[in-house]
Order: sequence, then C-alpha cells, then structure tokens
Amino acid sequence: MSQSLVLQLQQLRQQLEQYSYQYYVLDQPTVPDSEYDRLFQQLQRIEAEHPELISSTSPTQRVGAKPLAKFSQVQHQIPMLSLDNAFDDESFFAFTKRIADSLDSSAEFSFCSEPKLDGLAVSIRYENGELVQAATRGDGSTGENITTNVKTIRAIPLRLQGDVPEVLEVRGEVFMPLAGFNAMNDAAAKAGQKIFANPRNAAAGSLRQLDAKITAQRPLMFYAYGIGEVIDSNKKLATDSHYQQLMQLKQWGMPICPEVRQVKGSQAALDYYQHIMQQRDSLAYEIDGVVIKVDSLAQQQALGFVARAPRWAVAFKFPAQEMLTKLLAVEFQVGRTGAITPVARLAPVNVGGVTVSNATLHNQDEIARLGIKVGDQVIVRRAGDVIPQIVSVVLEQRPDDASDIVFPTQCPVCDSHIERISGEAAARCSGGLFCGAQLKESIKHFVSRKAMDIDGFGDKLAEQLVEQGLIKTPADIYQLDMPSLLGLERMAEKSAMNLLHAIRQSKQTTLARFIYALGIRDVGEATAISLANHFTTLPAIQQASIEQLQQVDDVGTVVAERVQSFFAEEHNQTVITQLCQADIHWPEIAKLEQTEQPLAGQTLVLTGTLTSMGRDDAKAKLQRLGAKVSGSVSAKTHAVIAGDNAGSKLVKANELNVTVWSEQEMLDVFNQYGVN
Ligand SMILES: NC(=O)c1ccc[n+]([C@@H]2O[C@H](COP(=O)([O-])OP(=O)(O)OC[C@H]3O[C@@H](n4cnc5c(N)ncnc54)[C@H](O)[C@@H]3O)[C@@H](O)[C@H]2O)c1
Ligand SMILES: [Zn+2]
Repeated sequence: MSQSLVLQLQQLRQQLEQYSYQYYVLDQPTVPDSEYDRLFQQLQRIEAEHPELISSTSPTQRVGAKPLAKFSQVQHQIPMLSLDNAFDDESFFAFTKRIADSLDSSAEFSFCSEPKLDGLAVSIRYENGELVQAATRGDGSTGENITTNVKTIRAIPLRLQGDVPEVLEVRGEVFMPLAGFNAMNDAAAKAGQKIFANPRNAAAGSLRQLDAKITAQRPLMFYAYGIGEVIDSNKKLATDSHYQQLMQLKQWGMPICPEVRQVKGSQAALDYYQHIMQQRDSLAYEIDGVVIKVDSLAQQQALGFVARAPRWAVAFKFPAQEMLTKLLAVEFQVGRTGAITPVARLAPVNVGGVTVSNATLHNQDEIARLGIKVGDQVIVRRAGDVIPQIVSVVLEQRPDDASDIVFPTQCPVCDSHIERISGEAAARCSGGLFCGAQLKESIKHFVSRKAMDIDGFGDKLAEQLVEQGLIKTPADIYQLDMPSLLGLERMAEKSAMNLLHAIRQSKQTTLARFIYALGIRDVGEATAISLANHFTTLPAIQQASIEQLQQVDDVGTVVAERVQSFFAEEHNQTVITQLCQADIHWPEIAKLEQTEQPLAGQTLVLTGTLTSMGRDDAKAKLQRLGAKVSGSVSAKTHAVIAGDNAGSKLVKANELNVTVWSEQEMLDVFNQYGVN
C-alpha cells in the first residue's frame, strides 16, 4: 500500500469532515451537495478497493455530526441512519440485485416509493398520543432536543387522534416549502439581512434555534416517512408493510407526502423515479431524489442495516441542481432599455441535466453581495425553468490570481457613459438616442402617438428599418426616402408615400412632445410639459443644472439626474443637433415671469371633450399660467373646466361646490394673458 494513497485518504476524510461540520453543525455548507457527494464516492471507491483501510471513524461509516452542546441531548433508542445513494439506473439495479441475493428471492419486490425531501430528519416521540419530545438526528445515536421548536410547526399534531400505541416515535423530514422560502429571503434581502442559500439550509437554520420564537416565525412544514421506537401492547400498529404504517400515521393525524406510492417491481420503481423527476419543478417543495424502500417489514428486518444505512432502502438521487464550477470572465450586456447586466462566463458544467456556461449576476450590488472575483470557484444553481444563478463563492478555494470584477464606465455597445442613479441597482447606458442595443425601443417610442406622432409608423416597421440598417438613430427617420422604403418587404408605393408625408408632418410639433420623444427614462408626458413650460427653450433645458431642474414641478433628484446625464452625453447631443437640422420645429413659448402666472397655486381639473383644442394642449397652457392640472376633483380643487359630455367629475364638482368653468371661460383666460 502506497504512502500517497494513505495521504489521499486522510485528505479526503478531513475535507469531508470539514464539509459535514459546516453542513450539519453550522447549517452553512460552503460547497454544493454534488461536490460533497463526489468526494464521498471517491472515498468509498478507495475503501472498497482497500478494505483494510476502512476505520470506524471514516465518514463512510458515520451519520451526520455530533449534536451542538447548546441543546440538551436525546438518545435515540433505535439509531437514525442515513441512506445509501444511487445516482443512475445501474446503481439502482445493483441495489435490487443486492437485496434479491441477500434474501435469496427471485420474486419481484414490493416497494414503498417516496420523494426524498430536502430538509432535515426529525424524530418526534408521542406517549399515549401526546407529543413529549422531538430531536434532530445528530450523529445517529445522539440528537439535539428541539421539542419546543418542533411544537411551533403547525403541521405537526401535538396530540394524535384515535387509538394509538403507548409509545410511538414518528420520524420524518422538516422542510421549508419554496413559496415560504422565497418570501422569507425576499424580505431579508429588502431589510439588508443575510439570505439563505437554499431551502434546506433555511429549514435547518430555522429549526435549530435556541429561541423557539424565531422558529415559530419561519414557514416550516413536516412530512412523516417512518417509525422509530414503538411500545404497542394492544397491537395498533400494522406490522406487514411500511406503506400501511404511513397510511396509519396519516389517520392518526401526521402529515404524509401525497406523492408516496406502493409499487411492485424494479421497473415500476424506475418509472416512479421518472414520474417524480417530471413533477420536480411543479412541487411546492424541493426534493433531491426519491427513496425506494422494501415495503415488507419482515423483509426489512431480514435485510437489516450496515454501519451507516439500512440495506432495505436506497436514495435514488436526481441530477444535482447546484454544482461547483469556475468563473472564467464577466461580460456586460446592454438591455433594450439600456440596463447594463453583468453576465458570468463559466467553465461549462452540467446542472440539473443541462450544460450551463453563463449565469446572470444581475447588477453591481449583487456582485458586491457575493464578493465574487474572476477565477473563483462558484456554486451555480439552476432549479426549474429559472435562469442559472450564482449562489455563492467558495472562498477557501480562491486562487492567488483571482481578479476583481471591474464595472465598465462606458457602454460596451455604444461607448456612451454609464449612469448609476442614487438608490437604483441597475446601471444604465445614457446614450438612449444613439445606443444600438436600445435602438428598436427608442425608435418605437420616438414615433409613438404622444411623442412625434408619425402615423403609420408601427412597431414592425421600426424593427424592420433597424434590422435593415436604414435607421441608426431617430434622426435617420428624417433621411428616409422612396427608394429606401420601397426596398422593404411588403411596402407598397402608396403606403411609402403616406409614411413620408406623415414624417414630414411630424416636423411641426411642440417642445414638450419633442422632449418626451427623446425617451429620457422617467420623463413622461407630464414631466416633459413641465420642463418645456419652465425653461421654454430646448437649449435652456439642455444646459440646466441639477439644481435648476429640481425647481421644476414634479422633478425630483432622480429625474433631474437623468435629464442632466442624458443631455451631457455627447452622442445624444449629436443626434439632437441632427434632428434640429432636419427642421423639426415648434412654436415659441413666451416666457412668463413668476408675476405673470395668474393661475399659480391653483389646482384645476379638465373634464369632458374640448372643441377648440386637445386636452393635452389645454393642460400645457394652463400649466404655463402656473396652474396644477389634476386628474381628480376634491374639496381643494379650485375649478373644474367642463367640456362637452362632462360626467362624474362635473357631478362631484357640483356636490363639493367647486367652481365650474366652461371651455369659453378658459379660452378667455388664455386670450387675456396672450397664451395661444
Ligand atoms: N454540501 C455539503 O457540504 C454537505 C456536507 C454533508 C452532507 N451533505 C449532503 O447530505 C447528504 C448526506 O446526508 P444524509 O446523511 O442526511 O443522507 P441523505 O440526505 O443522502 O439521506 C438520508 C436522509 O434523507 C432524508 N429523507 C428525505 N426524505 C426521506 C424519505 N422519504 N425517507 C427516508 N429519508 C428521507 C432523511 O433526512 C434522512 O436522514 C450528502 O449526500 C450530501 O448531499 C452536504
Ligand atoms: Zn449604449
């Protein structure tokens, strides 16, 4: 036997012991289960080849870990064991062959097939139907007393119903359903608190609390899957079949997983495995495989157990949903609205049956939260149809040459500067008028009805023009001509002519529409109107400082920062100059001094149909005279301007005794102050 083999064994055992300690004692594993399983199998293989090296202290011979001293201890009269694993059909058939050989039987076995719940094993002792004690598995023979904690789990009956054995130790899994887990983590993230890596850790961490009040607040659930010690002088408990016992437990009030089935033969067990795997993503809780148990209790008895696990059961695992891999690089993608998303490039790894080589890192805050560096070993998780996520970094395995992730300051698509608004997680490209990544969206917005209002310029056309390379910025719209349009699929001469006409017509607009059309984030119609009225010219808006911008009605810090950084971006300036050169124009807005704002401080409401102008137009003019235009009538409303067919708002105005103006009265005010 070689020195190096002994050394390798020693290292494997030490590593596994460390992982077990972090997992069972601290409820804070550092590596995914798949990594633990990989090393565990490696150890098993070596020990199988060299049985002389097996010692009773090897992780392959032991269950869990010692209980924590902060809890009082509970001795398990019947040890709580682990399970042997099967990872593929072959090792499953090895299991069925083993039991057939051992029982010297060629008949098909009856199995009790159950989902393998991903939580932690708990023993609950009932005496004369009353819950008297609950314990964790611990190291299999000694567990932690968690009676008060377990009593807070609503699914667990404090008293069993019906005629039950004098002593009945129910065993099962405490777990955290996904909905509760997600809600709890979302709340923790919002409060800036630590989040749990997965539902198993959350369940274990929540249950093993000294303060049971904390446990009580956690969304824990329990399914029973077996029985430990029993004293049953009146023979209440079935003695034939494990499945029957579970059904009895159910009648006595214990929750049992509804997916549990009794199946006959190895093929049926395999079918069950496939069936549950297909259900996996739609179950309300996480499972990591199925447990196939010989159903006959007599056969179970005959098979017995080895050091660590019963011989009559096997945990048939599903492909792992969490894997260890290396972060090779981080790239930055620009979304349709300019959001910059860091994307992790990973050494390809099979997660849950699919090869994963990318994962989203969301934003800069997430990178900081993970404390991740290029070159790190990371845990990738892919559950259900959710896109792959990086859960955590294995700091212990950080290589010396790991490098920081540097967030770009310029957009990787268009080189415009990247803005990060205070209080917002996403960083964004500020080159909204210029950025190729945002082009389709910005064109669609630019031509829309409330913006430049180009009739017949639909979303499809916008996409086509961008895809054909005919439009690279909104300014290119005004360079379109007959030949370029007629080159497009399904574009007839008549519609091309109509479109060119509509484009020409759109050149005459208002300053507010133009500002809105630029698509500055968070600058909606109302803000665009306020900006136009306040500054009255485009250059004034372009040059306004953040402080000046904040003096405008409804413009807070965020909007002010956005407007300022939009106009500061040179690429946008170029496009705006081109638009103005294309002869886009608007009527001049006469600057009114504060003293010339006769409606300052008044809140007005427009209702009904106006005949002389659109409602937006009227609103803009009223705002220029200093009024606030609101959408609803209250006692604070100064006047309601009622057009034709005014309805409920007029009624309400009358009820509240609010002044009502006719359209003509409004026009008179406009005339009086020269607002036309
Ligand atoms: N990530 C890590 O660092 C780390 C460390 C140690 C262990 N682990 C994980 O834990 C596993 C070993 O843990 P284990 O000894 O608890 O074994 P196990 O989880 O493989 O199987 C035994 C356990 O399965 C559970 N179980 C769920 N449904 C069941 C059912 N229907 N019937 C019976 N039992 C059911 C019980 O809690 C039981 O104790 C490893 O395979 C590994 O995945 C991970
Ligand atoms: Zn860009």
